Amino acid sequence: MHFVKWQALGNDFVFVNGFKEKLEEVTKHTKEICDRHFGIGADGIIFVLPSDKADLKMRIFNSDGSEAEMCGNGIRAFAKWAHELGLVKEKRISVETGAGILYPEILDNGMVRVDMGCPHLDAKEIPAEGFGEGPIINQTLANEKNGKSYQVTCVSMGNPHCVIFVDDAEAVPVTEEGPNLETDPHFPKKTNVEFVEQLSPNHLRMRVWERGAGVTLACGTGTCATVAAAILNGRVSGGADVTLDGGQLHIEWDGNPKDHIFMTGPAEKVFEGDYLL
Ligand SMILES: N[C@H](CCC[C@H](N)C(=O)O)C(=O)O
Repeated sequence: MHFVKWQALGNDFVFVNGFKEKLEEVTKHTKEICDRHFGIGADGIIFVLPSDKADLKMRIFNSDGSEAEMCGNGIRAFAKWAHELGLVKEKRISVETGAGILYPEILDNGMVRVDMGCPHLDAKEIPAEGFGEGPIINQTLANEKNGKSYQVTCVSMGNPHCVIFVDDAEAVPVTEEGPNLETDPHFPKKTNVEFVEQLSPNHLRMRVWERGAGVTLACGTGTCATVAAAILNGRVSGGADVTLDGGQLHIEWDGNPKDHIFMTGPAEKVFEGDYLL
């Protein structure tokens, strides 16, 4: 299988051209392909595929083999690779994803600005149970596994996010708290988990435990969910810069759930090769 390795703020993916490789053949081996010792090593696999609704279709599989609805870091690399392959000519393209049709645009400075669509806030859309109807903003979640309670704000960007504001992000034991919350029964489809410290009025620090991938250096959808949660909690207005382990993303949102969130950040190709299936 020919592949190209891309990374976006250290969130790294094996990209596969779905016009040339059989998706089912590849996804059977997702875990071993993503293994950082026995395989190529990545947070997941992303396929470029034909679409009858948009220029192209993106499908993303986490390193544990589970398929996710969307990947914010991945769609930035997706746009650059699709352009490089000559599959698209325009700098702004439409991509069919599990979060709907989204629009990444390659900027002159090599960054990519993505129209990420609207955040989804209703409990049913996360999906999240046990919080009642409507949005989940700064509500208490009692985690049965560790007996701890958290103040959570939940946002879906097509995929579920549980955002928790903390006084000191560096002090959070993410590898302990993350998996407990990822698999908490309040989230029937599990959830990504973001721990967020506010550094200044429009600057946040976020660390993430990703559903199906564990600790990653950055999460694009999680960063959008983080800023949406900060705005919904009156901590931020208009958008913010977010510092992740792997670098910085810029997010814009006016706080109206009917309006789209925009994310701007980098994506770089690392190497390409052939993997023996
Ligand atoms: N682990 C995520 C998918 C990858 C999202 C993340 N890498 C991003 O950049 O948005 C999930 O299962 O919802």
